[in-house]
Amino acid sequence: MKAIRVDYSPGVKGTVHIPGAKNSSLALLAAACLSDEVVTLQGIPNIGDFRVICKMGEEVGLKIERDLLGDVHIDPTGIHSTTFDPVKSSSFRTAYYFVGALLAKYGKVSVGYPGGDDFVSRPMDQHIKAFEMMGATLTYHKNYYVVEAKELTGATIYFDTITSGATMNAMLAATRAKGETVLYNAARDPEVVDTAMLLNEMGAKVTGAGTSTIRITGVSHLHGCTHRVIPDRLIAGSFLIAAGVAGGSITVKDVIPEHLGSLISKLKEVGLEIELGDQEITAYAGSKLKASRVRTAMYPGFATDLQQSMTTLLTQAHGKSIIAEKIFPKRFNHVGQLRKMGADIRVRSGVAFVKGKAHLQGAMVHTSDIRAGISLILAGIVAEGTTYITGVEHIERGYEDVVQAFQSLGVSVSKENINFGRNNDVSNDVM
Ligand SMILES: CC(=O)N[C@H]1[C@@H](OP(=O)(O)OP(=O)(O)OC[C@H]2O[C@@H](n3ccc(=O)[nH]c3=O)[C@H](O)[C@@H]2O)O[C@H](CO)[C@@H](O)[C@@H]1O
Ligand SMILES: C=C(OP(=O)(O)O)C(=O)O
Repeated sequence: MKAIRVDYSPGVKGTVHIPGAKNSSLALLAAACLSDEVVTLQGIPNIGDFRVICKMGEEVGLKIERDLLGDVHIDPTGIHSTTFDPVKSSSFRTAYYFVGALLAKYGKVSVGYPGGDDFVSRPMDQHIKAFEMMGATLTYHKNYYVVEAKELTGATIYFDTITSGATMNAMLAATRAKGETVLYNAARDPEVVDTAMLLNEMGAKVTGAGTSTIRITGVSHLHGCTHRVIPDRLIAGSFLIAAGVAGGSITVKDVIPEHLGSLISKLKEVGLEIELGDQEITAYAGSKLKASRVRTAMYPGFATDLQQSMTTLLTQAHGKSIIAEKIFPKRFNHVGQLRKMGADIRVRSGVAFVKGKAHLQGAMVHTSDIRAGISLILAGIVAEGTTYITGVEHIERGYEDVVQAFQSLGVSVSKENINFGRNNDVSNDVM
């Protein structure tokens, strides 16, 4: 079984170059299919989700090729089918963006139900509402659903809740729909803005992205372009938090500091020193971490995707911290594992109560999602002894080479094949 091994190695120092954002890339790859010509995307990370999209695309005539410079060329002109393999399309979250992107052009898309990280409840009712308001009908089968529309027409859509996924999906569907679409209560995430920018570079007419009202006037033709994906604010954020957990300093380079405003302010409250550059941020650990209150919210609030690493940080703060998870109230997969390592955390009704400072001890732990996995690596750095984290494939959905990145900061970390003995003792081979 694949595992990440982390040995006690506090005191990190170094620089990490931040790759393109996973959550933007997944939308941009689908958005490129709206074009009638080849689109080039720069900075797309070589993560698990990208590799699945390439395989899924290949089966329907969508050509996705990475050149020697790392640029990804998407050629949608050969698409001969819009029936995606349900197994592949269910192995990650955002296959539904291919519905938004292909519906107006092809009139029918069949795809597996959304997979991705499991937080118990991740509804897609707002996606469905948007498609239906634009004139689509949906039919549900055991392992896949089909969305059909003879003609997609613009609509005025009030989202019942702020959702980045449904905002982007509705934007994609509206781009080639007939007439004007207005999205109210839209998400303001940088990934929404990035997607709107690509669409406009392809010839779409989208205004207001980054605010809560987005207007899209449908067009009938879109052309090729070259676009660079924004940096991954969530990867950058977890490395800044790592400096606080492990002690020392970490610089994240090639970032957009404004995208990390709420985290930066929280890290300062907790006692870290933060230095801002033009496209870089350095976090220095303070002498003592202070307990804090965190409440996750949609952008520009504190990101739910940084809650897990923040939980690890707060196990190392002195006093009682409170973390309220407002976006996915059951997103606490990491807590049971941190408790195994000695953390004192109780969860009640979407709120984690963290008592610090905990003396963490290495353990055999498991991650079932990307961000929980990172929070466990951080815990492993300051835990006495050795920590093994299984469920590596979940981390690899969102990180290109997490082991190398932490090694470059001086962390003792490696990827190993581990085998359990009869008495649960572990033997291992470095991979
Ligand atoms: C691939 C991707 O970009 N994933 C991110 C995206 O997920 P995802 O796009 O799935 O998350 P959303 O922004 O849609 O979810 C925000 C909130 O809206 C709710 N909701 C969402 C859709 C819907 O149809 N109905 C509904 O009620 C959700 O339950 C949640 O409470 O944003 C999340 C919130 O920032 C992040 O944690 C994920 O990393
Ligand atoms: C939840 C996440 O991913 P996904 O939405 O792709 O499951 C994430 O990136 O933290």
